[in-house]
Amino acid sequence: MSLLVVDRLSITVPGVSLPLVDALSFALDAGGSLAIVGESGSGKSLAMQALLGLQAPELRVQGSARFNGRELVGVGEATLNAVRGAQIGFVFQDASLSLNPFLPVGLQIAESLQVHRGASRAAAWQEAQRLLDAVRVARPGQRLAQYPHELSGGMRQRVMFAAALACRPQLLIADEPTTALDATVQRQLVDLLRDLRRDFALSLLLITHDLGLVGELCEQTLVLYAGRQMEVGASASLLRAPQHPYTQALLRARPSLTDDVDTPLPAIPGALQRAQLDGRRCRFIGRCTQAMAECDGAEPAWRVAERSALRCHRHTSSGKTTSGE
Ligand SMILES: Nc1ncnc2c1ncn2[C@@H]1O[C@H](COP(=O)(O)OP(=O)(O)OP(=O)(O)O)[C@@H](O)[C@H]1O
Repeated sequence: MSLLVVDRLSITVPGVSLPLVDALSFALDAGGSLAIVGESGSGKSLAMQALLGLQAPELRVQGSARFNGRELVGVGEATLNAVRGAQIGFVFQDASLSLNPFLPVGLQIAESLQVHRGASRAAAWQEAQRLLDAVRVARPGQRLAQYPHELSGGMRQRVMFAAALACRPQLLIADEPTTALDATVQRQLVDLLRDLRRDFALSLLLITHDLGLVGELCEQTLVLYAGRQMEVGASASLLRAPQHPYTQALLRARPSLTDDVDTPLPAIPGALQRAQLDGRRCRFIGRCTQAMAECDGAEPAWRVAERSALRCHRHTSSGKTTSGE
């Protein structure tokens, strides 16, 4: 059964015709996991913020996102507050921006238990200690009273996980949860996240530009380019045999573990031209090594093909058009 159904979610700046996120659609089953990948600026974070009603106030959000059948788009703060933090937990890239520097971390974990579950201060404090233990923070009893600046970056991120999971949410949204950390700590957090999914029976929506994480943590992957979904499929298949030229380019641009530290990070050649987002051609046309004449005539329709669903003229004959875009 679908836990989250996102249908034509679009985010625009009033007065600007090109949406920042353009008709994003996907479904996530209870217990399932989906990674949203794409280059910087593709709209990954904006889309997740909009699901939680946390987008900047000047942005306009349209479409639908139903969580357990309950609409999240265009609803009031009371509805969002009942879901956010309680049924959907979230962790962002930089814990130092999310944690309050003036409050001990124990209070920050306990807070949502008091607000959402009506737990007493003492019970919430005890549960906070159990949660810190669950996210493998050593000496959790002592850590509770510490302030964020007294903890390492990796430890702060674990505190964020503990706070996000306090109310036993069904869904965790994690936006680049390991990006700001060094490789060893990243590895530990990826292992932790995998174990937390199992132990807390979590569905996971992971935003990342790190394709290495995708295969490890998510069964499904959605590829976003300039606000538009280009390909969706099983992660294993997408990583092994990507169909869309953009997914292929993303995979080629993956840094290798054997690269020397001085090797410049690989990138997809070319840059997005805003003029190519007019809906009359494929958005990836200016950077695609496989572009054909048709690609300049119309934006490809969303098609369900053999290995994945995608938006590419090269695959127009191999699948069937769907309205699921
Ligand atoms: N309030 C805003 N007003 C106008 N444009 C915005 C606003 N917020 C974000 N954008 C633009 O929307 C686009 C998508 O931003 P978003 O942060 O979702 O990208 P992203 O894919 O998460 O990239 P990154 O990995 O760098 O965070 C960017 O071009 C960004 O500049």
